[in-house]
Amino acid sequence: MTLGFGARLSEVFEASGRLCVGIDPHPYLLGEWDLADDADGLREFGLRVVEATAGRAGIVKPQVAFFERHGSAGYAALEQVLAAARAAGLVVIADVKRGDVGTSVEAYGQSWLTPGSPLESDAMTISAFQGVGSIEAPHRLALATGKGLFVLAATSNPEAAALQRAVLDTGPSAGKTVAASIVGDVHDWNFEEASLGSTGVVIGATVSLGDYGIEPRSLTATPILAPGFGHQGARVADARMLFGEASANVIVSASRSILAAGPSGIADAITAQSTEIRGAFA
Ligand SMILES: O=C(O)c1cc(=O)[nH]c(=O)n1[C@@H]1O[C@H](COP(=O)(O)O)[C@@H](O)[C@H]1O
Repeated sequence: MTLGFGARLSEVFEASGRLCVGIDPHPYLLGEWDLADDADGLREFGLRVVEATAGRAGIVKPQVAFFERHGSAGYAALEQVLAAARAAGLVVIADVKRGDVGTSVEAYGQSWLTPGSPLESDAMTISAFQGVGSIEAPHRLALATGKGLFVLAATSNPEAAALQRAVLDTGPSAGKTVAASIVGDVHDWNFEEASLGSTGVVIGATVSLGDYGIEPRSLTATPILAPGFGHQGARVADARMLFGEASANVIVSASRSILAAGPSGIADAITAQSTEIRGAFA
């Protein structure tokens, strides 16, 4: 039987910790790394981050937008980075933030989650702002293939608050915020799995759960991808307080604050960040 994504994630937490190293090849970082802002530069950058992460952390999250800037050559580079990361045994979360309805979103799911597909990853970020029911097809595919989804719920960017804290006035989640209703629907999916669920949510470490009406106990079966640490201001030391009884499920995601260490310093930066996280979650 295929191991569910949540069960695999629990094993990775145990063996390698909860740090997720973001692979975000910003043009300015490529310059600092002495690499060109072209497909070859991105490939080299991604492969070096994978090499530095293997053995020091368990999860990477390539930001697909930077690869997409270079069209098909960028995608070819991304395919190599994804394959190298998976071959190194890392959990790969493709940060694609896709979302649509029906057969369109089903095709997005197939692109990133089908075993053997060129862009195969272990999980993808996805938007359910067209309704959580709209992502049912990728959800079914993920469960069947041992893959995962991370559904945007309370994102780290400040301009999202007005929309994601808005209160629903219709449907079974009436009275809840948009973010809390997504968290609740995902919880219902995960509750049916024996282990940690395979559908995660994205909750920025820059937000306060209470402001979004999200109860930590509604997250106890759900992996939480938490970006916002480092460059966006959230502190690892505060993470346990932020997520309360759901802390055990938190993936601490950081990109620029680690990548800024450059090619010669990144391995030490990953080790230092992992050590800080282990201390903060002990
Ligand atoms: O889904 C994400 O990873 C994500 C969600 C969110 O709410 N906020 C957020 O910053 N992200 C991503 O996380 C990464 C954050 O990068 P740093 O701020 O450099 O650590 C970027 O790739 C963002 O696109």
